[in-house]
Amino acid sequence: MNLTSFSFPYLVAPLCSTLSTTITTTTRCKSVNSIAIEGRNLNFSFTARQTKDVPVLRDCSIRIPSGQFWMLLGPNGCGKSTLLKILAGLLTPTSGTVYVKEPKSFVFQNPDHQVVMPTVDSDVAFGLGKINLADDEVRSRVAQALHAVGLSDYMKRSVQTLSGGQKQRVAIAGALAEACKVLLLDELTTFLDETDQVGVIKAVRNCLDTSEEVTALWVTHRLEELKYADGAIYMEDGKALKLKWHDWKAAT
Ligand SMILES: Nc1ncnc2c1ncn2[C@@H]1O[C@H](COP(=O)(O)OP(=O)(O)OP(=O)(O)O)[C@@H](O)[C@H]1O
Repeated sequence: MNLTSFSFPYLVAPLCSTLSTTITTTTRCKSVNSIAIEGRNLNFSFTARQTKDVPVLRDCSIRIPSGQFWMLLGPNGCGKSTLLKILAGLLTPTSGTVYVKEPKSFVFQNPDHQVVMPTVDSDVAFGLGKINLADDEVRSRVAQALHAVGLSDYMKRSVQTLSGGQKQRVAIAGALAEACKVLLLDELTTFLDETDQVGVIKAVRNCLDTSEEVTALWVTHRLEELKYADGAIYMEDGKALKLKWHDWKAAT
């Protein structure tokens, strides 16, 4: 199976209908009016000096509607992180085309790699330094972004005192403050305890529920996280597969 000709409601609809009993948000399954992320026929190999090239993506195609929260799942080593890095522009595909709405932001797995400034508000404001904004506008953006990720009360906290999940949420707030349209999130819950895992994924869900503008793609191994998503892509051996919801259990 390949996704080059798939229509996205095919994947969205089964998830929304099947999971409707566990969905608590009110704005799920927003109308689909544009595409935020698209990769077409992507191929990618890591080149190794002494050994043969390692092919990772093989004619991989995905398409994600604007304003939705999608998950990318699949076995270890199938190419999820590589695909995410290509979408982020951190790696260049050997062939194929990529479209991702701008601005976009990549959030890394390790929470300690996310934060660079001493306090929460200064870290969220950090990326705004490159834009010429009035102080009031900076304060307002930082406050709104921290509100979206549920950290309004942490504005003056030292980042050293935050949990891993709180650091991830600060990183997401930084992206939101920069009016980021696409969040590319690479296994954010891997190093987190259960409370932090739920805190981060709910923060992302809340960001999308409160803004029509933001689209998120979340790489994960955790099937239980699917209940927060509007749609999902399953990868295997460098390809994105087209699955109906009832095929998921067999595949994952
Ligand atoms: N820098 C690299 N050099 C060579 N091979 C690499 C490199 N990075 C990743 N790979 C290989 O590419 C393949 C895909 O890796 P990738 O990290 O994209 O998979 P993944 O699906 O995200 O895996 P996981 O779920 O374990 O994080 C793996 O076989 C991996 O060993």
